[in-house]
Amino acid sequence: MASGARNGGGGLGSRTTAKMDRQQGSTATPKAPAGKPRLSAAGGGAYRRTSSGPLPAAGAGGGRNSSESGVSSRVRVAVRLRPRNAEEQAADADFADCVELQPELKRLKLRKNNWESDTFEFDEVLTEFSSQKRVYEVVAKPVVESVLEGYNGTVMAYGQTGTGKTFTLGRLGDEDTAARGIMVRAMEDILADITPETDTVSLSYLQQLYMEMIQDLLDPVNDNIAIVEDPRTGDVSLPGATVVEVRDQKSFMDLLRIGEAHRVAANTKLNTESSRSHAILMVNVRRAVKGRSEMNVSMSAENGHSSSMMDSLRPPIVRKSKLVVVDLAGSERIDKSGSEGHTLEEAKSINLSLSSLGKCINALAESSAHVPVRDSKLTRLLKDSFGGTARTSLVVTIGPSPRHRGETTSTIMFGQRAMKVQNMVKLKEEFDYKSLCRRLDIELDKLIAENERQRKYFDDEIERITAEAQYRVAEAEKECKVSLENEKMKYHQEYLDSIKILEEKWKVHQQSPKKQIKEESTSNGDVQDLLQNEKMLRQSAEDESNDLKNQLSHWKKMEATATAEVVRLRRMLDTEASQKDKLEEEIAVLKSQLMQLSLDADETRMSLDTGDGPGKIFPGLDSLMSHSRNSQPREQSNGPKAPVAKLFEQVGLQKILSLLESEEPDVRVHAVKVVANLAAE
Ligand SMILES: Nc1ncnc2c1ncn2[C@@H]1O[C@H](COP(=O)(O)OP(=O)(O)OP(=O)(O)O)[C@@H](O)[C@H]1O
Repeated sequence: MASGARNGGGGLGSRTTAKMDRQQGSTATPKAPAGKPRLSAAGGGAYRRTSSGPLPAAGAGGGRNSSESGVSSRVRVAVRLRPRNAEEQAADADFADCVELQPELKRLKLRKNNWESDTFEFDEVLTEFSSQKRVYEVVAKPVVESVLEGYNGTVMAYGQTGTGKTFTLGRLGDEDTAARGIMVRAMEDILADITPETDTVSLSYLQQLYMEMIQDLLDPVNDNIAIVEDPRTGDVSLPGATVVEVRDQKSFMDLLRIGEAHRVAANTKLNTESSRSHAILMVNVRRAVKGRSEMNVSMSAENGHSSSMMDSLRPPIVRKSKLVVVDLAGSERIDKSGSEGHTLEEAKSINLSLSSLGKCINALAESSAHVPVRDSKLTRLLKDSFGGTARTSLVVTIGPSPRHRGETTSTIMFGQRAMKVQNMVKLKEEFDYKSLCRRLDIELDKLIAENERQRKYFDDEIERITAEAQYRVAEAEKECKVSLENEKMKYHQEYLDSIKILEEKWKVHQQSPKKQIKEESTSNGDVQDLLQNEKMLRQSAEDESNDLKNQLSHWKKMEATATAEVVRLRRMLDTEASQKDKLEEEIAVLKSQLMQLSLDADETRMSLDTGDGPGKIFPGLDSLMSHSRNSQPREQSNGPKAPVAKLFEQVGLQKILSLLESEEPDVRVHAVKVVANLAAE
């Protein structure tokens, strides 16, 4: 609640909001969703839409609107008359109603007596025959449509107890859908209009109880919820209240039922049938703005970034709006309601918040400099609804009985004053950094997954290439080995063949002089040629032979080296074997010594048991012990025992024997050494 149009409609004080407050174009034409005709109340301008045309481009500075002001929108007030109830029909049978309605003129006549009456004009006059549907359409529907467009909205019922506030707002219409109240119908319209994939609707349901306590109707244990005011934006919130996301009408109806049950329970506890509390339903609507907003365009242009880069970093835009439906407690005077004791205190407390609401509305209606918003929690909660940025619709409910003329008059006057309050409705858009963050998180996850997938692919590829290379190297080695072997065989065979040829040639050569003498007579020239030929053959045979001899000597050298290595290794093996034999012999000797020692020890123990003393029974040990004593002359006879004796006592013979038989050669050698040392001691 704020000081109306004078302070720009931004509620109390100026608003330095980071939100994207948008001024409605004053010349804009009303916008209605395709296929959904928007309602405009007939005559008098009641509920005439003033806004929601295309939005002007955002000003510089990160999308903040340069204008903080909104469009002036007066609080709309309808009056609704309840039909006579059974009691009134009996008691007031002889009297006329205290009011006369002229709905077509939107006028109400309040009879002073049979001759005189005062006439009041309202934005809408709803007779006792008005249907719930009509009441919703003239009182709440324009506000709901406004909320769906991104403006805050308030629908409130004010009136004396029993005049039909809850009937108007909160009827569930379980038995008869025609009886559904404003809350149910508003939620039906909201859920029908939103896009479930991008938009969310959530609600809180509260009541303000005795002593200014705010109770959560969805979790009644939580009965002292604090009101928090954003110092920057002036926005009021109830962070302690349960907020439930609503996806369908059924879940909403269930929540309303729960809330109603808790409200009735609280009122019953206060020993009253009427509502002693103000019930407040808060519906938060969060809608994604589709298409490319001018805010983003200006942002990318200012920063000079390419549009593709900006696209991925561009935060989506959301419109956040709130519909507040308030079912006020009965406004009757304390003296008339007959309250006493505890109920009186409670009534005073409730009246305090109602009277402070009245004072605020008076101040706003009279454009007073001070609006006492902080006087009660109710007025703090409704700060935005009167003189703030919300589109507000008030229905004042009255009864026909002349016996309640006073209350009816004060209700009518309250409505008249409220009609003078001007709000400055403003559209609120925000960059949806949360959803950008979520989007970037998803993007990041995708990139990480892709990166991991690629890394795994590369690792697998490297592994595959390595295995393939290893296989190829092994194959090449194998092939090389085979071809080397073949070459060797071939050369060896060639060597053998050459030797053979040479031998044959040699034989031929040995026989050739006799042949030559025989043939000398036939041709001297042939002989010369043959000789020359023979010489060349011999030379080449000699060369080949030398070559093969070299090869042979090379192979022999290699064979000799290998043989020498084998001999050396054999020698080492022999040395190792002889050392092993020696050690085994030593072990055998030591084993037998140990056996002897253990026998001696047993005997000594037996003799000690029989009192013969170690010297008699176990001379071996005795000698060892005496040897031990001799080697350590400084040790006293009653000092520490000799190591051998200690060994028997501490380690035990079986353990030493098991160590000597260990499979580990090192353990065996150590055991032997230890025993040998001990034996030496
Ligand atoms: N327009 C109407 N048509 C028929 N019955 C009505 C109408 N308005 C109220 N009633 C009936 O009058 C009774 C009182 O109504 P309701 O409880 O809504 O009053 P209220 O103003 O909310 O009272 P309170 O302040 O005590 O909560 C109910 O039985 C309700 O059904």
